[in-house]
Amino acid sequence: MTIQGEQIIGQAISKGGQGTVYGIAAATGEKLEPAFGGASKADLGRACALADAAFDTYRETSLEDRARFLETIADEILALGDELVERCMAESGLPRPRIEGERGRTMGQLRLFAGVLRDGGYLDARIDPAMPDRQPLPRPDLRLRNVPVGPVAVFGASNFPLAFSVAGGDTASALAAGCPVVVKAHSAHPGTSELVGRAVHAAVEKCGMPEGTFSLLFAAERAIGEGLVADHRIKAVGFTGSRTGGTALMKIAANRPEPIPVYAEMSSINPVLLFLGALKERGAAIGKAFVGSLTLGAGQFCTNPGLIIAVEGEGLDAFLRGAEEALVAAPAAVMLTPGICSAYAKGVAAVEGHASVSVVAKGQAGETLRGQAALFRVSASDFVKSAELQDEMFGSASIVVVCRDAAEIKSVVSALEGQLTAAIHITEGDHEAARAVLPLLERKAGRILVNGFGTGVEVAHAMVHGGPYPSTADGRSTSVGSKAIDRFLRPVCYQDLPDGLLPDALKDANPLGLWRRMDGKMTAPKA
Ligand SMILES: NC(=O)C1=CN([C@@H]2O[C@H](COP(=O)(O)OP(=O)(O)OC[C@H]3O[C@@H](n4cnc5c(N)ncnc54)[C@H](O)[C@@H]3O)[C@@H](O)[C@H]2O)C=CC1
Ligand SMILES: O=C(O)CCC(=O)C(=O)O
Repeated sequence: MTIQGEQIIGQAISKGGQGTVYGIAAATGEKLEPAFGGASKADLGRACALADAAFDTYRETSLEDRARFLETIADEILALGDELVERCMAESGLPRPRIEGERGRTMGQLRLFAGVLRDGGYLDARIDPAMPDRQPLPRPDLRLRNVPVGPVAVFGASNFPLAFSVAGGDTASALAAGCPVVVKAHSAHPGTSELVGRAVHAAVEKCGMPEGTFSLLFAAERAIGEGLVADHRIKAVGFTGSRTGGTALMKIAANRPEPIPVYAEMSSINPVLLFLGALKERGAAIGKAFVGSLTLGAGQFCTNPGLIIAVEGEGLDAFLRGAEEALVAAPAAVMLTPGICSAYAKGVAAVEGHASVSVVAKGQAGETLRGQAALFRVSASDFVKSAELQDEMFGSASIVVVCRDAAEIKSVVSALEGQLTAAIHITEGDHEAARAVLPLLERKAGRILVNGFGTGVEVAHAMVHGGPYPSTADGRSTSVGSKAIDRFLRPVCYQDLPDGLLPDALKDANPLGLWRRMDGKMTAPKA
């Protein structure tokens, strides 16, 4: 398959005529051919109209047909072969094993949602049978199932060109829910986006899904992304990116005549608390492992450990020595885009220039377009006075907050904004101290982990990749794992509908063979 620079609007694949977008080789800054045509407002309107027109047909496709559709997308992505891997490496600067791994994860996510559909539990079918003789009033027959919200807009992420982009977790969960998807490609990887978009398009055709189930737009101007969120036919938004971008889209969505939810994953610095027993037992080893997580993917993970919190003493000194030793050997790493690289350098310079901050160590300096790792330290009392030190430095940089005692640890955690993850490093002897901060961590983060770091999110049923603002726009949700489908569903209650008018999920005969909550009790389908 050759990259043509073309957008996909329903069945039509053609070049947009509103400006151009070029892919950029992350390592060199060179333009990559071809030019991608930007969408016009008319293109945007057509994609949204087709998505709206497709909605009622697409959402009524059977669970099995939608599951096969998702699996076909995964097969079509794999069939793109090395062309996808090479283009993605060039555009992102990420190495082959990472891109191949991310491709596997993307296919795995699509297959996970195929399983979710076959299971049917996401429909949350509930039946409270009528009680005509109840006193003082009879109860009507009440039945509930989840239905999809409508067409969904997805903004591809720069830092996960496959797993959080065109056919990434947002798209997979929305399509699984029964929502048509309009993707706004990230200009950091247009070639990758087109290839994956063509794979989804091929799957739409092979599986006989309605035109408008999927569209992919490139945008040479902000107005297209803004217009997508503002379009009345769009009913929810999935986004991964900056806090500025995410909150701008949240405002647009909230100011619509019909406001809609924006599921934006934005900034997080992922605090790591080091307890005394763990520091004493293995301070240097934790320091080394921390640098491994910090520098993974040039630090361009929203789960990157950007804040270490610990009580001063020999254990913390050992941690700092271990981290310093590993960090000074860390090579400068190619970053995703020139813009992200310069934003990182600016963020690091601001922290380095902060009056209360000192440098612990820096990684190796590199050529242009490469990020240099860095570790800073600050006292707890200065940290809580300096909200700006909580700004995400999107790259391999972190700050150690040095506390005098456990009470200061609590005051630092209390001062934190919402986070995707919080990690604690402990031994058995630290359990009591850890128990004392766990309720506070639950208030701050969507995932709490022990003796590890948050990078490398498992795609699973019990995963939460979300958290209170500003880590996400809505801390009641996750963008990774099977629960991500909930973002694109809403419950409908059917009162006193005759069996013939009920959806299959709620018919007396249970033709879908679902587990259902009958009068409050989970009930197995009859064999
Ligand atoms: N925490 C995280 O997960 C991530 C954070 N970032 C942060 O964001 C910075 C920029 O990276 P990007 O990926 O380009 O994020 P971004 O937020 O600038 O852009 C993400 C997407 O949203 C669109 N967008 C942004 N603002 C918009 C607006 N006002 N109206 C319409 N569309 C808009 C962009 O065109 C792009 O498609 C990074 O330097 C980093 O600081 C980036 C990626 C992930
Ligand atoms: O660590 C991961 O696997 C996911 C991280 C993520 O969602 C992000 O960096 O945007």
